[in-house]
Amino acid sequence: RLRDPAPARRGRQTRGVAAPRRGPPASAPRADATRPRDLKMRLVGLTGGIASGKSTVSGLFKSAGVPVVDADVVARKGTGGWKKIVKAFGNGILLENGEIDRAQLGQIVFSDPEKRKLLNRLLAPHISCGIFWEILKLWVKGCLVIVVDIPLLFETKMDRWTDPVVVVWVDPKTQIERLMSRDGCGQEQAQSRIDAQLALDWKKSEADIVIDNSGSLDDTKEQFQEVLKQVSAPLTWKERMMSRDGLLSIVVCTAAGVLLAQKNLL
Ligand SMILES: CC(C)(COP(=O)(O)OP(=O)(O)OC[C@H]1O[C@@H](n2cnc3c(N)ncnc32)[C@H](O)[C@@H]1O)[C@@H](O)C(=O)NCCC(=O)NCCS
Ligand SMILES: Nc1ncnc2c1ncn2[C@@H]1O[C@H](COP(=O)(O)OP(=O)(O)OP(=O)(O)O)[C@@H](O)[C@H]1O
Repeated sequence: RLRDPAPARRGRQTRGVAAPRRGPPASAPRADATRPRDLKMRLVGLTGGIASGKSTVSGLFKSAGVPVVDADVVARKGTGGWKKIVKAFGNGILLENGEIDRAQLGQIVFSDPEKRKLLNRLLAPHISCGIFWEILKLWVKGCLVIVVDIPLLFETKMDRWTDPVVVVWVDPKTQIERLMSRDGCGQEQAQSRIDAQLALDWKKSEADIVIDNSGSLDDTKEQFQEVLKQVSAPLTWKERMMSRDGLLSIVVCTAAGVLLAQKNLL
């Protein structure tokens, strides 16, 4: 494990439901959670362990009309992250179409901790920068609730920028079974991939909201409806201020205040 489990920092969550930190949740999921006229901005961190079901849950957010920013934007063909990978791992890491051969790169970095550290080092600035730009684009559009899907949210310490943090948890047995079945790998290989991350139980203890994806998809969808209510709940003033329209209001009010003050002084 990269880090020993620490005492719960957040520790307020229950299964599928966030702790009520900002008053009661909205009475029903709001399909208009991403419409600009609501004047708000909330960055929801979505994370979990390998094969715990993040993509499944991020798909549910997308279906509900909530924009999702994916950490994978950094390794697309031609980006700075892509160039660094090619420089460090050679042209042999590319597919015919010029994209990174992720299966091959995965094989390399998950079997060699030093190579994984190298990849992390190379990509860290691109990940935060890439995500920042994606968020900025959505912010300019006036999006209110944005989900950032970052597998290594805690490892990269980006959890400090997101609130709430949603952890998709799965029990260890189901996790390894799903991983082996999805990636067609053996138990040892699957376990080494799991061990390359912080323990999922620790992430769970740090979460604001936990989705237990150990059961059926229907069970997960049911929990998701609760989560959608939570993340669409009315925003705090701080969140409102951070929205595009909130900041615009501050700028306009400040400018008006300065003009009035100047007028009074003259
Ligand atoms: C290692 C790569 C090639 C594997 O690609 P692949 O398509 O097979 O898997 P995918 O990207 O869906 O990742 C699967 C899972 O592996 C885990 N994982 C990915 N990168 C890492 C890493 N550097 N260290 C530990 N675990 C990782 C995550 O849980 C992720 O959800 C790919 O994940 C990659 O380029 N990773 C580097 C970028 C990165 O660190 N991404 C996550 C950042 S937040
Ligand atoms: N509730 C569920 N029941 C059965 N299978 C599931 C369930 N949730 C996810 N799966 C399957 O488990 C596998 C892992 O799920 P998913 O790809 O969503 O996880 P992930 O956390 O995004 O994985 P990774 O971190 O490796 O990208 C997939 O094959 C998916 O179809």
